[in-house]
Amino acid sequence: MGRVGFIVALGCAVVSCAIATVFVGRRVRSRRRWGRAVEVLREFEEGCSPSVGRLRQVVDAMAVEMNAGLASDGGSKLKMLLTFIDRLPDGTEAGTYYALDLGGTNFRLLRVQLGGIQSLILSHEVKSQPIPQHLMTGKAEDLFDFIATALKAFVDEVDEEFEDKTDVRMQLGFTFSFHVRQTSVSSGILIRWTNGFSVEDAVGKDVTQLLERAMRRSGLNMRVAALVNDTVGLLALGHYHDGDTVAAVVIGTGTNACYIERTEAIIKSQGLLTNSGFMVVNIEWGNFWSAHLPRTAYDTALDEDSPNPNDQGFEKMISGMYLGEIVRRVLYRIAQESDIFENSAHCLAVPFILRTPLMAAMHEDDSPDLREVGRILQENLDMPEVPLKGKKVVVRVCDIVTRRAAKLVAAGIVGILKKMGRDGSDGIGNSRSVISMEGGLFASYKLFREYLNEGVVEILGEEAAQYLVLRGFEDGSGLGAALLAACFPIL
Ligand SMILES: Nc1ncnc2c1ncn2[C@@H]1O[C@H](COP(=O)(O)OP(=O)(O)O)[C@@H](O)[C@H]1O
Ligand SMILES: O=P(O)(O)OC[C@H]1O[C@@H](O)[C@H](O)[C@@H](O)[C@@H]1O
Repeated sequence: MGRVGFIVALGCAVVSCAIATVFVGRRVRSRRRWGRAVEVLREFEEGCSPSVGRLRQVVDAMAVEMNAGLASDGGSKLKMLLTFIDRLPDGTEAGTYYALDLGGTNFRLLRVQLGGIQSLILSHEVKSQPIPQHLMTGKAEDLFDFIATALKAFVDEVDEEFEDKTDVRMQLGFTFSFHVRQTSVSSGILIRWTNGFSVEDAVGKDVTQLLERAMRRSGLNMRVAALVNDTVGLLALGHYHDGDTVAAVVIGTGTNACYIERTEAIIKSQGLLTNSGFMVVNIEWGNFWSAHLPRTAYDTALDEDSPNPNDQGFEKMISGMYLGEIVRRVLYRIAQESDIFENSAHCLAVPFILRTPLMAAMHEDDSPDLREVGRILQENLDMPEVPLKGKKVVVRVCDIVTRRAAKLVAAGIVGILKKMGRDGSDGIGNSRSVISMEGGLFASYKLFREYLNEGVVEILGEEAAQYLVLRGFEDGSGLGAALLAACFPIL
C-alpha cells in the first residue's frame, strides 16, 4: 500500500473511531438518561405506596379527626357538618318528586314516582347535562337561572299534567355537592366552592333561597323540601334498599363521605335531640389531613398551584379532578430528565391537559403494544411515536397514582367504620355494614374499584372484610334527594 493509500486508510480509521465515539457517547448518555427516568419512577413509587401499617395509621387518624370534628367547630379539618336528616327512607314513601343534582362536572334533573311499598320505585326519568364553564365562575343569579330554566323545561317535558297543578307546589330534593352549613333540612349556607367552581357572590348565601328565587323567575311552582349533599342523597337511597347501609362515599370530580352518627356523639351540638337518636353527618372528608398520608413533592406542588392551597388535601390525592394531573406532573419530570419521550413532551408542561378519563383509558390498555396509550399520547398530548418502553412508563405512573388513591379511600372507609365501632377491632362480633358508593370515577374506573377492594381486605383482613359491602349506585344522590323530599315534605 503506497503513501497515499496509507494516509487514506489512516483517515478512514480516524473517521470510524470518531463516529464510533459519537455513537458510544450517545448510547452512554441515553442509558444514563434512561437510568434517570427509572430513578424518578422508583422515587415516586416509594413515596406513593403506603404499607398496610401506614394505611392502618390513616384509618386511626380518620377516626380521631372525625371525633375531633364532632367535639368542636374547627376542632379538625373535617367539618363534620350536621344535615338535620334524622330519619331515612324506609320503602313506604309514595308520590311524585323531583330532584336536582348539582355536582362538580354535570348536573342532573330527575322525576321519581314512588310506589309506597317495599322500596318500589315506579319510574324515574333522568336528564344529565354539563354545566357551561362560564357559569362555574360567573354570577350566582346566572348559574341558578340556568339551572331553574333547565328544571322548568324538564318538568314541562316529563310531566304534561304538571301545568294543571298550580295549587300544588311540587316538592324538590336539591342535591348540592359543595361545602354547605345546613340551617335546616331544606336550607343551608354555602361555605365554599370546590372542583373548579368559583361563583363568589354565592358564598355565604342560602343556596335554597338562590334556587327558589330563580324558580320563581322562571315561573316554576316548586319548593325545596330537602337540601342535601350528594353523599347524603346517596346514603338515603342505599338505606331505602338496604337497612344495613351506614355510610356513603362519592368519588367523582371531587370526593366525600357521610355516615349515620348517634346524636349524643355530636358533642359540639349540645342538646341536639332527634326522635330517632341519630343524625346523618356530612364528613366532607376531602379536607382530611394526616402526617401519615403518603404525600409526594408532586402533591405539594399541585396543592400550591391550586385555587385552594392547604385545603382538600385528601381529595387532591383521590378524585377525578386531580388524578390525571398528578400523572402529568410525574411524566413531565421524567420528560425533563430523560429522553424516553424523545423530544415530543412539550404538551406535558400544560396543567390539567391530561384528564382522568384519558389517564384511566391508558391505565386499562391491555394490548401487547399499548396501542391505546400511543393513540391517546398522540391525539391528546401531541406525543407521536413514543417507544414501547416509554408507554410502559406512562402505564406504570398511572398505576401508582390510582393504586394509592384507591388504598386511601379504603383506609377512609375503614376509618368511618372504626369511628362507628363496626370495624371488628373491638372483638365484638362483626355486624354487616353496607356503604353506598357512587361517582364517575368509581363507576367508570375498573382498576380503581379492584384496588379499592384489595385495600379493604388488606386493612381489615379477610374475616372482617366479609361483613363489609360496597354497593355501587347510579344517579343515587339524585334519587336519594327525591326520597328525602318525600321524607321531609313541606306541609
Ligand atoms: N372513565 C373514567 N375513568 C376515570 N374517571 C372518570 C371516568 N369518567 C369520568 N371520570 C371522572 O368522574 C368525574 C365525573 O364524576 P360524576 O360523579 O359523574 O360527576 P360530578 O363530579 O359532577 O358529580 C369526572 O370529573 C372524571 O374525573
Ligand atoms: O359529586 P362531586 O361533584 O364529585 O362532589 C363530591 C364532593 O366534592 C367535594 O369537593 C365537595 O366538598 C363535597 O361536598 C362533594 O360531596
